[in-house]
Amino acid sequence: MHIIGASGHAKVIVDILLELGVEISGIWDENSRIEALMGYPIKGNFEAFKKIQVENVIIAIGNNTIRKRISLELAGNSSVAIHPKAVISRFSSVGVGTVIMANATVNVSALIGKHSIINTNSSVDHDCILEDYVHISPQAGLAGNVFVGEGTHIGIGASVIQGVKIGKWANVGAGAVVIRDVPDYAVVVGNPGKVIRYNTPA
Ligand SMILES: CC(=O)SCCNC(=O)CCNC(=O)[C@H](O)C(C)(C)COP(=O)(O)OP(=O)(O)OC[C@H]1O[C@@H](n2cnc3c(N)ncnc32)[C@H](O)[C@@H]1OP(=O)(O)O
Repeated sequence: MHIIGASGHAKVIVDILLELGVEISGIWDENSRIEALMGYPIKGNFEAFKKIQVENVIIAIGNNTIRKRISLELAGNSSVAIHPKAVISRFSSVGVGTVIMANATVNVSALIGKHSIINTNSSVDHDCILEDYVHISPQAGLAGNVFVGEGTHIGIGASVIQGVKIGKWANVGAGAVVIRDVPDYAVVVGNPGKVIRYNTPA
């Protein structure tokens, strides 16, 4: 497996892959000052990566916008990485390129899009729909039937009650409690969650 990105997030993904017994074939990063990650030498930047033929790759970049951009430029097959201690319902679906960390739960009939991050100890309950490039941070909880639009980041420890629709490229702040729908690009914090500003569309 090849990994794009050599950040802390990439370390978590290397750890998952090693738990799964997957061989790490190469790690690639734009920052030429990073020489190695967890003992694996960095093989080059993204342009160098695009010149080689690879079967399987995971984009290990936490920033949702950058992860999307790189995924659209990739020719190889993007793989899924799911920690063996995550609980994933057989009646759910997980899109290509998505990573799911330890102790996360994805419950029945949940649909997770492509290139998303379901982080440590987070919970995505029944019938949730998550579009592509979403990040559900550690300890965040989505109740049943929540919709999360493309590129949205749900912050660490946030809670979203059942049936809420969160728009695209929004941010739900750490520890927020979301009880009403959230518009596209909104940044929501607090309990109850309130919009404090809007992100600029990319
Ligand atoms: C494994 C991992 O590490 S995964 C990564 C997990 N990381 C996260 O979950 C980070 C989530 N990010 C946040 O909570 C951020 O604070 C954001 C995105 C909500 C806002 O970030 P910014 O736009 O930079 O806001 P900024 O720091 O300027 O704060 C703006 C105001 O909102 C308040 N605020 C910011 N975040 C929060 C929050 N989570 N809850 C309550 N209030 C908040 C600030 O106190 C500030 O208030 P003030 O204007 O009265 O002083």
